Amino acid sequence: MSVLEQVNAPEDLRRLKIEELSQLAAELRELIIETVAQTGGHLAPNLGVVELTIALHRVFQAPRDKIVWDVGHQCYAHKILTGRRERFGTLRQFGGISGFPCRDESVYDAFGAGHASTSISAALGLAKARDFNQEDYAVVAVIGDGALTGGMALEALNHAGHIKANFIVVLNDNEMSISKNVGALAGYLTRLRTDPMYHRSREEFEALIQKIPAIGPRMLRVLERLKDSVKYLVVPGMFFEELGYTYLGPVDGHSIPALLRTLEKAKGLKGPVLVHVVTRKGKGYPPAEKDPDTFHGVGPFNPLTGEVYGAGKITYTEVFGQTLVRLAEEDPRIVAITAAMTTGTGLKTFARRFPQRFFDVGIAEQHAVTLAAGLAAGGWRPVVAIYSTFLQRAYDQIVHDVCLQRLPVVFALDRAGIVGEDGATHQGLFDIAYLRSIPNMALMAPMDENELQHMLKTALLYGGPCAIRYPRGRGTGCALEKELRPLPFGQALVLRDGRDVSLFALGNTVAAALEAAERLATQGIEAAVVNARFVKPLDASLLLRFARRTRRVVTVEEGILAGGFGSAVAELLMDNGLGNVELVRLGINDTFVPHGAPALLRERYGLTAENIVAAVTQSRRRLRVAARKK
Ligand SMILES: Cc1ncc(C[n+]2csc(CCOP(=O)(O)OP(=O)(O)O)c2C)c(N)n1
Ligand SMILES: CC(=O)[C@@H](O)[C@H](O)COP(=O)(O)O
Ligand SMILES: [Mg+2]
Repeated sequence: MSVLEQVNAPEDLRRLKIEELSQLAAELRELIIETVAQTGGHLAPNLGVVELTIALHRVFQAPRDKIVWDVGHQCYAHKILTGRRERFGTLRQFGGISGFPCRDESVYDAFGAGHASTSISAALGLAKARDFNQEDYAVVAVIGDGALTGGMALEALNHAGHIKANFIVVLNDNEMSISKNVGALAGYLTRLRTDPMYHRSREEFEALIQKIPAIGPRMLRVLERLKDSVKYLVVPGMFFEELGYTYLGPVDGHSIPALLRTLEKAKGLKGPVLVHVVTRKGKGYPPAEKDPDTFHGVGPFNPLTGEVYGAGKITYTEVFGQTLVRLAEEDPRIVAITAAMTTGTGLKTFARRFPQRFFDVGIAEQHAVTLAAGLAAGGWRPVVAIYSTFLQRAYDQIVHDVCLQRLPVVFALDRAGIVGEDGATHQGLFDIAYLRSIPNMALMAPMDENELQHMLKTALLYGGPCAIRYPRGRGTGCALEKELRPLPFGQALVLRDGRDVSLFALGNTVAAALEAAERLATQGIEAAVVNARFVKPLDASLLLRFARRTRRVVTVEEGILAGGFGSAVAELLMDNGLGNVELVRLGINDTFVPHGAPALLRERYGLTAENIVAAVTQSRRRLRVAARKK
C-alpha cells in the first residue's frame, strides 16, 4: 500500500513516520498531475504547496483548527488528505468535487473561496468568533503573494494587527501571481527572501546583537528606540512587525522539517503571527516550473510531455486583445488596465507593444476602475479588462467614480456568462443586472467574434462609460471583417423575420436562437430572431414593433434573470402598455450555477436551442417563466 493510500483523514497523516512524509509529498504530486492532466485545473499553484499542506495538517488539527485558503485554487492536496482521495478524479466535473474549498463539500473546508484576498478577513472573523464562544482552536489563513496585493487582504492585515488577534497568516511567496507578481510589496518580499541581512529571524538577530561584548544589550535598547530608522534597516520582516505581527521566516516551503518547526513555533505564540514561506510554483513538474503562467490554470494536457490540448478556433479573448492593439495603434490616448490577469484577458501583446500605456495593478479591481476613471478625467481612453465575476468587487467605483461623472471608461468584461469548471465563484452571471441599473452606463454583448471587434471600436467612440460582455473560450469561428466599423449605437439587428413568435437573444445565445428558429420552422412556427446587441440602451422601437406584431416573445441571456436583459424587455413591454404580450424569459433563475462542462450546464440551465423550442411550444400553453430552478 502506498503512503498516500494510508491517509484517509489528517489523523492518519499525523501517525506517519517523519521519514514517510517526503514519499507522501511525491505521491500527492503524482496524483495531482495525473488527475489535472485529465480534468484540467490549477496545476502549478497546487504543486507548489504540497509540503506546506502536509505540514499544516501535521501541526494543526483540522477540522477543529481552521485552515482558510485564499482563492482556494491551491487546495487539491488539502482535499486529498481530508477524505476526498477516492473522489479526486471527479475534480471540477458536474456533480464531482469542486476545484475550490466549499463548506457544503466538507467540514475540513473552513471557508469557501474562489476570489482572491478574502482569507485574512475570514480567518480573523473565525478567530474572533472562537474568542466570543470561549472556544480554543487555531485559525490559519494561507495567502499567496499575489493575493496579498488585494486591497481586502491589506485592510484585514491592518485591522488584525491593530486588535492583536490570535491567529496565524501563512504567506506563500512564490514571486508569482498568475503572471509575475507586481508591486512594491512584492519587491519588499524579494528583499526579505534574498538579502542575507534580512535572512534570519528577529530572535536570531536580537541574540546576535546581545552577544556583542559589553555593548550588545545597550545597542539593542538603542535600536529599540531608533525604531523608525536603523531598526527598520536590519530587523527581518519589519513591515509586518510594525503592523503588529510576529514575523517568522523566510522558511523553505519545500522542506517539511523546516515547515514543521516553524509552524509549531507559530502555534505556540500569542497575537498575530505571520509565517513567510518561500515556494516554487509548479514544483516537481518541469513543464509547470518552466511555464507557471500556462500551468496556473490549464485544460487537459499530456502529462508526459506537458503539451496542452485544444488549440483551434480563436477565442473571444484573443479577438479583444488583437483588436485593442489595432485601435491603440490609431489612437495614442488608449491605455489598457488589468487586475493581475494579463494573459487571461488577452493583454499580453498590448503589454509588449505599449509598455508605457499598460498597467497591471495586481489583484486590485477597485483600484483598477478608479485609476481608469482618473485617466479618463485626464483625457485618456482607458480600457479596463476584468472578468465579469471579478468586477463585482468594484461596484462602487463603477457607480461613484465612473458613471456619476460620465467618464469614458470602457469595461471589457471577459468570462461573461457560463464559464464552466471553475464553478459558482467564477460564473459571470450578474454583470447585466448590476450594470444595467447604473445611470449613464451603456452595455453591449456581441453575438460572435466579428461583432466583438466592432463593439470595441463602438465603445471607444462613445463618449461615456460603456461595457462589453463576452464569453470565455472559443467563438463561433466566424470570419473577422478586416475593417473595424462602429455599430449604430443602441440598435438591435434583425437576423430572421417571423410572425408567430419573437426570439430576442443576447450575445452568445443568438446562435441557439437561430438554431431554435430553424427547428420551429419545421413545426410550422415562424420565429423572428433579433440580436439585441445592446442591453442598454435597449432598441425600444424595434423590440416593441416585434412584440406588437407577434404578441409572443422569448428572451434569452446567459445571466441571472432578476434584473437582466429579459427583465429590461419586461419593463419595456409594461411601460408601453404591452403587459398582455406573452413573455418567456430564459436565463438563470435565482440560483448559483455549480462547476461542470459549459455545454452540460447550458443544457441543465435551459439555455440551448432545444430549451428555446420548448419555451415557445410551452408558451402556447401560456407558461410564463420557463427558466427552471435547479
Ligand atoms: C478578485 C480576484 N481577482 C482575480 C482573480 C484571479 N486569480 C486567481 S489566482 C490569482 C493569482 C494569485 O496569486 P497568489 O495568491 O500568489 O497564488 P499562487 O497562484 O501564486 O499560488 C489571480 C489573479 C481572483 N481569483 N480573484
Ligand atoms: C483561480 C482563478 O480565479 C483563476 O485562476 C481562474 O480560474 C482563471 O480562469 P480562466 O481559466 O478562465 O482564465
Ligand atoms: Mg504567488
